[in-house]
Amino acid sequence: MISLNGSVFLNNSLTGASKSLSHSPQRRVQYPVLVAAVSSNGRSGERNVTLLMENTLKEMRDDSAAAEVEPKFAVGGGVEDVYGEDQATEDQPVTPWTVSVASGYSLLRDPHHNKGLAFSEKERDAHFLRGLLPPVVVSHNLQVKKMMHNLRQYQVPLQKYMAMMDLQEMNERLFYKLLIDNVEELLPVVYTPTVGEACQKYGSIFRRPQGLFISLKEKGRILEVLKNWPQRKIQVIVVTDGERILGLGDLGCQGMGIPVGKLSLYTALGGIRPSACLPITIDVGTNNENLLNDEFYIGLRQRRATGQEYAEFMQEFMTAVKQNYGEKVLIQFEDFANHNAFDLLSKYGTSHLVFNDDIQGTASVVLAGLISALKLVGGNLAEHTFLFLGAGEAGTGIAELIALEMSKQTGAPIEESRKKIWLVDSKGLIVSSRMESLQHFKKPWAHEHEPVKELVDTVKAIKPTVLIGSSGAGRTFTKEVIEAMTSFNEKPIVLALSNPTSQSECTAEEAYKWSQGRAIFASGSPFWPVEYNGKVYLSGQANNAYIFPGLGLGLIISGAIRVHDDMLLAASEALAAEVTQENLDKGLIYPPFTNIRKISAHIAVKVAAKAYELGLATRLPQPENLIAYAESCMYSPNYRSYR
Ligand SMILES: NC(=O)C1=CN([C@@H]2O[C@H](COP(=O)(O)OP(=O)(O)OC[C@H]3O[C@@H](n4cnc5c(N)ncnc54)[C@H](OP(=O)(O)O)[C@@H]3O)[C@@H](O)[C@H]2O)C=CC1
Ligand SMILES: CC(=O)C(=O)O
Ligand SMILES: [Mg+2]
Repeated sequence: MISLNGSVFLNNSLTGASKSLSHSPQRRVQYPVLVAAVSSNGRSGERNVTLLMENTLKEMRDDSAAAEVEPKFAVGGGVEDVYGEDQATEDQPVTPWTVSVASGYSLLRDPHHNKGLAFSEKERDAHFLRGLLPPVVVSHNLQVKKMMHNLRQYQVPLQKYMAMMDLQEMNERLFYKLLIDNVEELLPVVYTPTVGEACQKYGSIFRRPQGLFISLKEKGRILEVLKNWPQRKIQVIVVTDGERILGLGDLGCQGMGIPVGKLSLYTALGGIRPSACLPITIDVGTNNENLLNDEFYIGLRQRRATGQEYAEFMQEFMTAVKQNYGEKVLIQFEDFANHNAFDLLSKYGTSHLVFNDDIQGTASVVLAGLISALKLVGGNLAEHTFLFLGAGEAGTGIAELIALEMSKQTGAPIEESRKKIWLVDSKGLIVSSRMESLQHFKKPWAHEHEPVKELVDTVKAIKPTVLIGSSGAGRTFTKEVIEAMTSFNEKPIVLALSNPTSQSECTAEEAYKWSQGRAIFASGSPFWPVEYNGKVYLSGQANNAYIFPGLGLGLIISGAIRVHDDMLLAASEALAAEVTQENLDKGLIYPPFTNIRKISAHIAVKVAAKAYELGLATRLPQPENLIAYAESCMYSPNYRSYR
């Protein structure tokens, strides 16, 4: 290869005008000039070019052999026809060379390197940008200010979302600087609640594909599909099959908004390099009739594959991921329906570095919130009684981690700790008389009690100190429910975890109003501060976004090969430790997101330390100063200077 003006030209025996291959001394077959340029950092283009070169060489050999029989073509490059396309006949295959040079026009359209108006005068000269930009040179900060100004003009959240996605596709570092510098304001745009609406309307708003779509059409070829992704060094994959998107149900292929959103938080909140993140949607069909009948739907138009067909497809996917990216790529399962989620986690938890965000990440964030909340209400976990509305991934995941922590604190067997925790599903309180018909993940929670159907009656019967909504069913914490909680608790702890906002079990305003300002409240999607009786109440966001970026960073920096429950507990403790007295005084059981990068680094340190302690870390020796190491590994969105 030779480098010229920032371009790299493949220069081997194939380059040079009308290079000929002479496999046979008798016959000579002329081939077009093959010159391919790739961007100077050798990113996506290089592998593709190499592959194309290999394929072309193979074709040449095949053609050459064919030419022994009958020379079909005699192609030579025309004037400046470096690819030999001018003279190619219709039945003659040509290679669709892509030329991408990290300079000039292409540089402006490469989101990883583009700086827009922030290119310096020197860079404009060195990279052939003169005339392609207006003359002004602006700072990164001014670009952020302008983008925020523009975003604030949009009244409709979905418009903000689309503007953010466009920016991500146009100038990645500006996107991340914007998100990091304005995290409280922009999190609800790129994440819940707006991402929910974006997924619902994904078919209509779809402009450019993000991430990898792996559908049943690719069965048997998943490894090949993974190789089409331009980046080789992937550290985190967030994968969904779109069957349980937030509390919005089956959105099929349109669930892609979720892995894309989660991974943008991995970068912005956890400092994982964007090029190391890969969003994937597995499309095995959808059972959503509206989507199946929607002419703009972008996924497979068939009902979901299930059973063996589904399992085999996932097996091929998991095997291909490990084969392509190695043992240490983190796979986060996201928004799978519970009939697959638990099985996938237990099946791959022992062979891959996997975790389920809805089961485990949510558990960790809620436990952290409870550790903080108990500082306000007093008592330890074992002295409290917990009631969940919703006994699926989030509900049973959280319940199990609480029980685990309770047992660690008291030394009691986990079966004993579980007895302090009650769950309600769509059929009512989970009790032992229902055991036979319960899904396996509910069985540990089937305690002795008479059946109770209504939530309000359950609250009155169980008298919980903590009420947690994880049902995906909005408006289920009614006035009567909150009033019942308030009748026997001085400070009822109420967590409405369901997303997006439309599915929240109650609003912050309702929680404070119906409890006469006594509730300690947090929710999965954010609520504005509430004024009640002349006092302003701030509620925290009980969302796994506090955990997965730091957890992922900790796993990566330690080179962990498996996720262990003790890492989730460590993450909870680390997050709870970030809640200040000042936060608690305001009723906040989570720290503000403004400090999230520092918080993620601290979570990462505790997770990494646990990985070393458990013998699951492979990055040896252990760095002496883990916090300094974690921080040094974190991606910064600052522009780089181009030589
Ligand atoms: N804040 C956060 O960080 C997170 C929030 N979530 C949210 O939690 C919600 C649930 O997610 P997940 O646990 O994965 O979903 P699942 O489908 O696994 O579980 C839902 C559970 O809620 C029960 N349920 C549904 N409707 C009602 C109702 N009207 N009354 C009583 N119970 C009901 C279901 O009952 P049955 O089993 O009988 O069908 C099931 O047990 C979603 O809205 C999701 O967005 C999830 C993860 C993280
Ligand atoms: C936050 C999240 O993961 C969910 O609602 O599914
Ligand atoms: Mg989720």
